[in-house]
Amino acid sequence: MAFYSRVSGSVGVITLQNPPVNALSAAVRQGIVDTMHRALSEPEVKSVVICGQNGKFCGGADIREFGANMRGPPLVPMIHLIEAAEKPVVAAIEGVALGGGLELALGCHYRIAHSKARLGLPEVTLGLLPGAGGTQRLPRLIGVPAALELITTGRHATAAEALQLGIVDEVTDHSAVDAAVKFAQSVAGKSLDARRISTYPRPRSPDLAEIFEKAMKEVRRSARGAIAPVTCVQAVHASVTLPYAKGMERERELFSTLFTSGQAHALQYYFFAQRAVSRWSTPSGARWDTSKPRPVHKAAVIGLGTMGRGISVSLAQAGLSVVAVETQEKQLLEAKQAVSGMLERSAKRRGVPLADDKIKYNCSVQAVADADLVIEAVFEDMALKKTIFQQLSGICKPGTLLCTNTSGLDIDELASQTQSPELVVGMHFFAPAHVMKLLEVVYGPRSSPEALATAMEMGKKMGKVSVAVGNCRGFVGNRMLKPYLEQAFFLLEEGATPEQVDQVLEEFGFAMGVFKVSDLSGLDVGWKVRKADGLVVPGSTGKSARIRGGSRYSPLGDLLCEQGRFGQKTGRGWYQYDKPGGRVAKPDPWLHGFLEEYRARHGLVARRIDHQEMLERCLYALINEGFQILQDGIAAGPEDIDVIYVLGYGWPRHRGGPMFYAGLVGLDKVLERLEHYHQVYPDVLGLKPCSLIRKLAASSSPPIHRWREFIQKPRSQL
Ligand SMILES: CCCCCCCC(=O)CC(=O)SCCNC(=O)CCNC(=O)[C@H](O)C(C)(C)COP(=O)(O)OP(=O)(O)OC[C@H]1O[C@@H](n2cnc3c(N)ncnc32)[C@H](O)[C@@H]1OP(=O)(O)O
Ligand SMILES: NC(=O)C1=CN([C@@H]2O[C@H](COP(=O)(O)OP(=O)(O)OC[C@H]3O[C@@H](n4cnc5c(N)ncnc54)[C@H](O)[C@@H]3O)[C@@H](O)[C@H]2O)C=CC1
Repeated sequence: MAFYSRVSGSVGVITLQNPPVNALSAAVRQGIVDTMHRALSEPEVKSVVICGQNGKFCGGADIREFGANMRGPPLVPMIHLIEAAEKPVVAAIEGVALGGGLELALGCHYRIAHSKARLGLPEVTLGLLPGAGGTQRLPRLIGVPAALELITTGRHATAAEALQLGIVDEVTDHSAVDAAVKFAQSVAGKSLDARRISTYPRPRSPDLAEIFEKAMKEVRRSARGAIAPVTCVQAVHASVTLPYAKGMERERELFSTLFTSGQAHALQYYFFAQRAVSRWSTPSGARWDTSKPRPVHKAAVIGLGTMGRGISVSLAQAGLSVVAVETQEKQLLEAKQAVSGMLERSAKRRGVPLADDKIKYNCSVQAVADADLVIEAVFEDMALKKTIFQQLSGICKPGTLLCTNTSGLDIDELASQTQSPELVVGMHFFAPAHVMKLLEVVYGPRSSPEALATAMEMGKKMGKVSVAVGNCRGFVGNRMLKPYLEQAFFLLEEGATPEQVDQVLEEFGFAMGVFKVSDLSGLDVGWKVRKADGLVVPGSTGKSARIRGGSRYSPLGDLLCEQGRFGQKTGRGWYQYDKPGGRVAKPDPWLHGFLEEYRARHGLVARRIDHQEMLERCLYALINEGFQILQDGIAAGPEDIDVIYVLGYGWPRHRGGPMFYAGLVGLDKVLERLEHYHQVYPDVLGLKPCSLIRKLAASSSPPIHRWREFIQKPRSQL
């Protein structure tokens, strides 16, 4: 809806009303058209202000309408109606002017923004382009380079930047609506000839060809296969080669191609998925809206290695007092320096005050006694973690939440070391912890809803996307990684090289292939876990070397570790690097020879494995585990898994996440391929299709939002 009022006798004020962000739904568009006609027809009205209810101008087109038949007046003619008006129209921008919201403002003759407002054309992040004139008006208003940058990244600009770029005419610290009304009165009756952006000449400059070439190169490099950024460049290009009306036709054409693409569907699904995960629920019925988080003012971190340092930074930046504990004096000093540096760089980058004084360092675990929440981040060693949880249980004040950053150990086993197991949850951060947006919050069978709610809330305070997951080996992310990695190893045994497997995965859109990631995070990490699980049998030969518990096993990773090849940190892993700590991966002839020798030793005959097989085996094994996780009730829905994979594991966002991707490929097709590979490799358990995918495929593959109906309620977890 849009609400019409008259202010000071001569200013017609149109207020968009569609909470929470005044998105341009059919009703809002209709409301704008109706109220514009009214304002134009009232002789007393000399100028018009358009604003949004509740301090938000407009969050853009209503994304929820995209899947349905579009009704109501279209956006483009609506904006033309505003621009063509003979009375000045002023946009009063408070909160946000995004996407169609900014395009609406660009159709107005003047724009006044509040100093805290954010403006942008984020359509590219939804797999689209600004399809209501944004690609034609913005370059005419602010020039090609700035327009290209905003449109291809989708980033939000501050009001100050928008003023500097010339997107807005005035910025105010007070009410933008009041300022706009005043402004509208001052421009009433003035000529609007120079205010209609669509009539501005095409942007011209001798270096335009070069600018577009550079922009195209840059988007192709960073898009990882996403089509929208490339199409955005093409649409902006039309603004310099075509007159406005023709440019609009081109924009429409390009928009239509994107609108129906799988990538746009994936990105829009992901937009809502990332918001849906905050409305968590558990199999026993605990829910986000009935569980109250506890207040947390003081937090503590135990163990200041790679993870503890980043976690301390995140907590301090969220405004908490932090006690950081490391028992080794030397480690403590090193950590202190490293954390100060991280805080300094981060404060500079984000333009926020330095939070250094928030952290107090200590050598003794006793220092955490009055913390409201403790996060343990010591080595991944169950015995050590158990001892620490026993200590914490004795030291901490009653009611303190005890959390662990374990990558996959049993939360319940840790909880059982304490007097209050209901206060124990996992807070699984991702490295680097102060940068990565994902937090898996792991509830054990005895964690209380309140403890879970508190950890979820803490994640949000730290700027993370928190996803609640159940307790099992590896939780969601690392559990799914196991069969994926396993397939990658098997492919090497059968004839592939790390470069080939990585290339296939990178072409799919992963930021890095599986072997490059393994080199980056350190091969020794998985090796230690496998050793603790009794899977590593040094010197084993013959058939038994490649079988564990009746299932196929590849010792390749273990063999590399035995040679001291831990990846980047040692300068050698699946690739070679120019020095320990080097970052540029180069193929390693030694590794190729080692693989040949390994195959010969085990009687494996190398074959040429095609692209499709490599991709299917890696991805479908991972997806199959995802279905098993849903079936086990470890993740509440496919959205949770998809958000974890996009934010934590570099899954390309424009493919929605592994579960969405499975739906896009077709569940029957994924099932058929899993069946095929399982037939070929009956000793690989990860390829045996799980019953949930069978059930869904047998029920005509329902859309992803209906999958939950097919999941049997597992036993109570909380
Ligand atoms: C043939 C058709 C031709 C059409 C041509 C049109 C071409 C276009 O130009 C197309 C567009 O405009 S596409 C839309 C562009 N706008 C955006 O991407 C902004 C999306 N929203 C945001 O960034 C944040 O919500 C925002 C920054 C606004 C607010 O952030 P917050 O953190 O305060 O709040 P959230 O939790 O993100 O959001 C609150 C609730 O609002 C829902 N929502 C947000 N933006 C929406 C939007 N544009 N449409 C529909 N729903 C939207 C959001 O989902 C959330 O609701 P729940 O999911 O229920 O929690
Ligand atoms: N490194 C990674 O990428 C990720 C690691 N994790 C998990 O986070 C935890 C920590 O891992 P990292 O930071 O990589 O290990 P790290 O080896 O870098 O650091 C562990 C730190 O704990 C300290 N420490 C050991 N015993 C202690 C005690 N009793 N009291 C106080 N400090 C003690 C050590 O001196 C060391 O500084 C592990 O459980 C790991 O599985 C989770 C996500 C990602």
